Amino acid sequence: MLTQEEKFEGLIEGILANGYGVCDDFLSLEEVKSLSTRFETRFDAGNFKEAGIGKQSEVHTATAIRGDKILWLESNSVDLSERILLDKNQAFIDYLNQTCYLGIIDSEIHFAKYDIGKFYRRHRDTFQAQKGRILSVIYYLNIDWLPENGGNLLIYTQENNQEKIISIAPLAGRLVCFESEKLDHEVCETFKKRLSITGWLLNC
Ligand SMILES: O=C(O)CCC(=O)C(=O)O
Ligand SMILES: [Fe+2]
Repeated sequence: MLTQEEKFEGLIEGILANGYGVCDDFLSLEEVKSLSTRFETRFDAGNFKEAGIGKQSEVHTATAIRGDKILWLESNSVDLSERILLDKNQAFIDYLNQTCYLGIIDSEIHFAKYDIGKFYRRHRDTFQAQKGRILSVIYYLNIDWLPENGGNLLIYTQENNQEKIISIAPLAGRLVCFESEKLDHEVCETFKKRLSITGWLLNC
């Protein structure tokens, strides 16, 4: 079992070498279960809305591009399970700032639910004036996820001037982190309800 610091180091090594890092068991099964319960409670309360694309000021939904429903987290949430996530995310930010001098001053984080048949087409997270996003972080909450459930994250990288596609399953406890400005990515159509928490680490 890796220490938290070793997990951070592994993620950073991946980012420096390839632009992205993957860490399994970043969240424990207990943490995943607690967050999923909280997620479903808030979803059932009708708090989620269709995700949009574009600037904050002119967000419009675009189901041909993305089909997830989202709920932004409050950074000062006092809910115990939300705090687990927020505090771990903050510990990663502190480590990144101390070791890589990234100057991250804030983050924005939302729950995301993809129902069966939903996807998010190829995109970049800094499209259309999304200022200050340095790193994208995605925490997955899908227990017993199978290859036939689809819903993989595809990351498009370059190797020897050729496009290379990395396919990552949204497994419970896994954290994926990548440079928001540099990497195109997409969420493949999912054949089972897919839960995740997506965040952006901001330098302004
Ligand atoms: O859930 C994922 O795997 C990626 C989500 C994503 O790309 C986004 O919300 O911008
Ligand atoms: Fe994205």
